[in-house]
Amino acid sequence: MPIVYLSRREHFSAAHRLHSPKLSDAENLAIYGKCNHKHGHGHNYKVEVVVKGELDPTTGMVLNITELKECMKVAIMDVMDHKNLDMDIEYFHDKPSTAENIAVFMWMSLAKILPKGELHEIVLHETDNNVVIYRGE
Ligand SMILES: Nc1nc2c(c(=O)[nH]1)N=C([C@H](O)[C@H](O)COP(=O)(O)OP(=O)(O)OP(=O)(O)O)CN2
Ligand SMILES: [Zn+2]
Repeated sequence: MPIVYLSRREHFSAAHRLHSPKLSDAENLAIYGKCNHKHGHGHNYKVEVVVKGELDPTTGMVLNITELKECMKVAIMDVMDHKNLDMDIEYFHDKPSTAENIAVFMWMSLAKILPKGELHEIVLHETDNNVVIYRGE
């Protein structure tokens, strides 16, 4: 059967502050600069999830996009949209909410609930200019 890549995009808004508990306040400021400001800041994130799988000859689908949408709702939207990533998500209590760490968190959350196909790639746009790609490696 042909192997096809299926992708869906979602947008969400969230607040965060870049801060590592492993570093001193001075080191945090030196590394993260304005992104370490105590009041934090927000982003309108865009996330693209790519699933790889065999094309089912009967359904003509790798995975029903409706199911992918529901998985992204449960693993990403319900957890992150209009949230403070550092305070509201336990995963970020001990690590900085960089786009890299957010993409890894999304991967772990999605991989647990995807019904079909295999997670291939997560592309997270933190801003129009700042983009992270994670392939589970
Ligand atoms: N490796 C990383 N570096 C930085 C991250 C990150 O997640 N990973 N994040 C930030 C800040 O949170 C934020 O994204 C920086 O925003 P800013 O510099 O304002 O980004 P813009 O694209 O809006 O800025 P332009 O100057 O207009 O490109 C910092 N570093
Ligand atoms: Zn930021």
